[in-house]
Amino acid sequence: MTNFVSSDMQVRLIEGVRDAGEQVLKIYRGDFEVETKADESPLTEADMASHHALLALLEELTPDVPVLSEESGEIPFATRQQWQRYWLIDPLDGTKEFINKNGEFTLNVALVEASVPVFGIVHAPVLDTTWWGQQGLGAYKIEGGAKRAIQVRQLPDPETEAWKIVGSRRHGAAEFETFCAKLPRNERVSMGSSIKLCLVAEGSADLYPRLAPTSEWDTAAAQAVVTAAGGEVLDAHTLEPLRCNQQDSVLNPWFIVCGQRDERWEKALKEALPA
Ligand SMILES: Nc1ncnc2c1ncn2[C@@H]1O[C@H](COP(=O)(O)O)[C@@H](OP(=O)(O)O)[C@H]1O
Ligand SMILES: [Mg+2]
Repeated sequence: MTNFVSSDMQVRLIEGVRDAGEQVLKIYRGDFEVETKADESPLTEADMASHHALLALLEELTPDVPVLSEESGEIPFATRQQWQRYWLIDPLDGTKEFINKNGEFTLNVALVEASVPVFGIVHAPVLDTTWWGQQGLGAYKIEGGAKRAIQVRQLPDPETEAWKIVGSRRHGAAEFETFCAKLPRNERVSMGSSIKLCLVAEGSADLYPRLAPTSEWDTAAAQAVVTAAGGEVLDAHTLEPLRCNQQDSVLNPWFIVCGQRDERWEKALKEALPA
C-alpha cells in the first residue's frame, strides 16, 4: 500500500489547516463584507484568507506539487491533464453557512493521485472538529482535542432503526425528498458543506444523496475521508466512484455517498432517479 503522505507530513498538514481555520474564525466572529462572484455565488474575505494560508502551507511542504483551489482561477485542462499528483482545495466550503453564522462550513484539502482522492483533510473550525483519512491507512476525527478512528456503519434493518439520510440545506431539495420517499423508513438530517460526507464516514449517517451540482473541490477531501473509513462516493448513474480531473469541466455528476454498498438503496436509487 502506498503511503502518499508520511505521518510527519500529515501532522504538519493538519496543524496548518487548523491554523488557517483560526484565521477564518477571526473573520467569522467579526463583521465581514460579502461579494458576489461571476457565477453569482458569495465570496468573503475568509475564503481568500484561507486560500492564501493553504497555498502558503502547501507550497512550503510540497513545492513541486501543483495546487488547484476553488479561488485560484481557471487552470486549463491541457495543463491539469499533465498532473499525476496535485492538491485540490476548497478554502471555504459552505460559504452561505459561514455568512449565516451557523458554523457548518469547512476547509478542505485533498491530495489527488491519478484522478483518485487518496488523502484528505476536512476541518470545521466552529465545531472544533477535523476529519482526515488516507487510502488504506484509515480515517480519523479530532473533536475538541480528542482523536479517534472512524468508520462507516452498516445500513441498519429499517424495521428496528430508521436509515439516516443527510441532505443539503440549500440544494436539490425536491430530488432529495423524491429519493428518500422511495427508501425504507428513514430520518433526514440537513447539514451544510462537506460535513455531510464526513457524517457518513464516521457512521453518524447512512447515505448522502447529492442530486444537485457540486465541483470536484467540494468533494475530493471528504471523498478521501469516506473511502478511508470504508465507504464510497459513487456517480449516481453509473455507481462508479467519482474521479477528478477527467475533463475540462470540474463539475461532479450527481452522486451518492454510502457506507457499505447495499442492494436495498441501490434498488431505490434506480427507481428514484430520472431515466
Ligand atoms: N450550480 C452549482 N454548480 C456548482 N456547484 C454548486 C452549485 N450550487 C451549489 N454548488 C456547490 O455546493 C456547495 C454548497 O453545498 P451545500 O449547500 O450542500 O453545502 C457550494 O460550495 P461553496 O460554499 O464552496 O461555494 C458550491 O460549490
Ligand atoms: Mg465548496
